[in-house]
Amino acid sequence: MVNHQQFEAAWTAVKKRLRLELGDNTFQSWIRPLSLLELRAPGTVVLGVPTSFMRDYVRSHFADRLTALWRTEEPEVGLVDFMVTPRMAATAAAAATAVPVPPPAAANGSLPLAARAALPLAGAARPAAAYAPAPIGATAAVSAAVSVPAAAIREDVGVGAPLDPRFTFDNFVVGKSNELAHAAARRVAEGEAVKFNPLFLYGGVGLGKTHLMHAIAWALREKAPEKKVIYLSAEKFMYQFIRALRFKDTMAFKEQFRSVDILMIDDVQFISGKDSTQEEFFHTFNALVDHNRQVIISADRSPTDLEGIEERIRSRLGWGLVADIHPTDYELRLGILEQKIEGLGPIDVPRRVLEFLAHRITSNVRELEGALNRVVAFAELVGRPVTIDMAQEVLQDLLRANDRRVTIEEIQRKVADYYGVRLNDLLSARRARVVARPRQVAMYLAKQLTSRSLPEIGRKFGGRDHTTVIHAVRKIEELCAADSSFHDDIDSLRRMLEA
Ligand SMILES: Nc1ncnc2c1ncn2[C@@H]1O[C@H](COP(=O)(O)OP(=O)(O)OP(=O)(O)O)[C@@H](O)[C@H]1O
Repeated sequence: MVNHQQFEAAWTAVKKRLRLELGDNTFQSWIRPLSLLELRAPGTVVLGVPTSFMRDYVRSHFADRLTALWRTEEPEVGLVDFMVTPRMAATAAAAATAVPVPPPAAANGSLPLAARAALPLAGAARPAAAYAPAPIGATAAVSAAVSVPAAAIREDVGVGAPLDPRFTFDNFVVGKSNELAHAAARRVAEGEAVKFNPLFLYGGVGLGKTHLMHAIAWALREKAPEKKVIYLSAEKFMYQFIRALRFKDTMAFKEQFRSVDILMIDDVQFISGKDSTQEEFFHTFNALVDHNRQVIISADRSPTDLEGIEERIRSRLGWGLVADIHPTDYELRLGILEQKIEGLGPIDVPRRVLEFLAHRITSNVRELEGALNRVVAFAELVGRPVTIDMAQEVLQDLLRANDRRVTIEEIQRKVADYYGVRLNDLLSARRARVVARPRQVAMYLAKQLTSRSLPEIGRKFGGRDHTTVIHAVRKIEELCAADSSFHDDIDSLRRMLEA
């Protein structure tokens, strides 16, 4: 077990590495406000974050890297978790009030966190002073009427979430996989008549959905500053709705959303299963569309594949333009690396290293960008030139993870081989136990080893329903728990697939 001093020293080392990898702006905005809280058994480091928005952002963007770096320092660390700490929120809030924020058009680098937290999206033409956390519409009444700690109010101030100044159209590289989504986003950003409503952008993790939404917002601020634009995550929408319910202030909540010209909700899959939030979301959505206001939604899957969201909502979400962002191809990855390298200072990264990265880091753009940052940070830190060998050494974990991506088709083939059944039978409607059990195993492994959704997996198994996949997953879990030799079979299949 590490002692307190070691623990603090490890945290300092982790931060130092991250500062080099992420650059000063990103570090100041997202990592510096974190505080070390505790090492909880078994091996979980708990970090304090000032706001829940920040917790969500840091968790989705930096948690993997934080965990990996912690592990390098303290091998017993298996997980990094985050906890919102009100004391820090109060500090962040105080800072937010104090820091004047420059007009967004002038923002080239990242804004300090406190300033960003204070940046409401609506009304770009306001004077600078108005960028202090001024509540939109009736939110002021909410704040005055209820007695909650200042920090809690502050976090809610401004319905929208802050925008990342790096996420503009200028910084977005267009390729085959994202050209439709990009063209649609550009069209919406013209701010003229609403052509398709909603615009539904979907695609896998880290492929640029948030980037495009922020780019629309930045562009609109310049072209149509009179328009009221709100961007926020579905989680934040949910949080605000629940808060309004708790404080019996749903009228104000409705008002602030229904008076916008353009509403963007990111990662809408997160409202799945939350019935009352879904209902409110649906009403807000309908009210805006009926009044010809533009709604833009993003999700990690298509409207029809949104599990846990009511059918009427799913179908309504698909009424406008549904634009998917496909996984990147080699050319696009190379183009993105070339564009990102421009912002990384004077360090020389030979083209063949960029080509190597574009070939090998295929999972998503966020990882690709992270890989480039790591290589450059390492080169700067140890004063070595950037070479393919060095990139291989620095990115061992990432390269291994990218090599290990398993497809559903591979799983089906391997499972069919293992149990000696024909692939066609595995995908057929046959219910005989000799085929049905291997089919369930393959569905289970598909759920475990790929990022495919349940409906997608169902479709790959002869067009079955997602409930069949859920049933298969549960069945295999039960069998694994009850029968150790069955468990060993599944384990060896998993190892073969991951090898
Ligand atoms: N075409 C692109 N050109 C330049 N940068 C890109 C492109 N696509 C993605 N990125 C970058 O990749 C990173 C991840 O993108 P983003 O956060 O928009 O992904 P996302 O699809 O919203 O992911 P998530 O599902 O996790 O929310 C960002 O830094 C973004 O700038």
